[in-house]
Amino acid sequence: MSNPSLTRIAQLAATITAEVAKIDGILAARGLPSPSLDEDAPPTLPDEAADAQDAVIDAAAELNDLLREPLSAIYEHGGHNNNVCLQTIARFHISAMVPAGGRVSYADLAARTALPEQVLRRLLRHAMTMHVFREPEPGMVAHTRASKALTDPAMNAWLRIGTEEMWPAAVRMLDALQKWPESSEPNETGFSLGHNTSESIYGVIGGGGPELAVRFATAMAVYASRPEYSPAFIVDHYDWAALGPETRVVDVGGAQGHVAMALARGHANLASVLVQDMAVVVAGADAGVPAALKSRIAFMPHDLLAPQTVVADVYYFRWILHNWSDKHCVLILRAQIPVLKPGARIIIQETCMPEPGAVPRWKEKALRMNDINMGAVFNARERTVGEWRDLLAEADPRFVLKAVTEPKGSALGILEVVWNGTD
Ligand SMILES: C[S@@+](CC[C@H](N)C(=O)[O-])C[C@H]1O[C@@H](n2cnc3c(N)ncnc32)[C@H](O)[C@@H]1O
Repeated sequence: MSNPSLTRIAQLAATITAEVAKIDGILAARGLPSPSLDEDAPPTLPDEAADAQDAVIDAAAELNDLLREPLSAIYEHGGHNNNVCLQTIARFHISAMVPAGGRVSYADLAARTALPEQVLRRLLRHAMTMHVFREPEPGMVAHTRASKALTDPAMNAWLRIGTEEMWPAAVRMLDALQKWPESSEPNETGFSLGHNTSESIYGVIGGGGPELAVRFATAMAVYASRPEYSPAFIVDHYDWAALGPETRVVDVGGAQGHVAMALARGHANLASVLVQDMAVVVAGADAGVPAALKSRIAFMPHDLLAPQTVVADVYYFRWILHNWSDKHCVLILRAQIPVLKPGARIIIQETCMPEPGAVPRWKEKALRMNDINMGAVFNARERTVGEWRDLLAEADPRFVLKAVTEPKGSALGILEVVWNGTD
């Protein structure tokens, strides 16, 4: 409870002091280190600290805005050149060039990237203002926690998709909206203009060869590795056991099976989890399935807009429909109908957009960033529970939204839809 006799900035400072003390207490009780930017620091706080973390981040962000001139705050929030540095780091995989626990000179990095040393130095020094790399002595580059994370090729692929594929789409989103007002098409987007193509992003990935497809699938797996997108939420917060023995699941748009594997590992009653995705994505995905799961995980090239051909008990759509406009979501849902048995489940795991101010502001901002990203790249959007309900009703009134679960800590809600049709 904030003290009304204090000024707003003093209230915020008091919140920060009190909530930081809670975080320190939780960490001390568990024998965990205090957060640090050091390259070997653990990246996340325990779940128990989540409420205090929310309070501190929101208070610190408001304090930052209050203590800045409005134009300087807007300029920083715009941050349009932050991505140049991040793109450079990702394209050349500069993190992998910096030794763990060591340092490397700007001159060395310039030689290995073939970029002019003075330009590279400026780009990396700008990244350092975001705590990506540090300069422990003049002319030398060393890791921070963030740059070290990017040494993982998967993390670098994630940053590369963000800066090479998504960023140009954002830059041209408004132009696309003016060129194609009201369009529902995935190839009339900021992405199409930004990449000078008449294809959708998936058309580009499908035709772009295995390197781009794998990079995209890898980036998706990295998203899933962030705590709030953990596959554990669908493993633990949906009652799979209630579906009975020998349950067959189709993971529609399941990429290279990272969630399917977690499901099969977590629930022995799932007799099979069939991963459907674009041919270029599922090609060779078998190789990533551990021997113990091989008999229960399979992959199949399938266009999710084409009629479903596999009879199953559950059709699981994780993070698929937010990539499509309402028009296409309706087509995708209707494409499942030919094989649906009465009582079959459609499980949709997607963001349920909050009303403004309903969740901590930094989390709301992350969700709204995703929403705009969906608009720029796909002409799609994130939806509230009411919008999900309307979408299902538009696709077919026999899709009955039975339950919505929003596990604490998860960025994605779980919508259980039951097919109320007859044989
Ligand atoms: C945002 S990713 C989600 C992947 C995975 N379900 C997850 O939660 O991490 C969307 C997936 O849809 C797949 N996809 C896009 N268009 C498709 C199509 N026409 N047919 C089949 N899969 C498609 C992509 O290849 C990608 O794997």
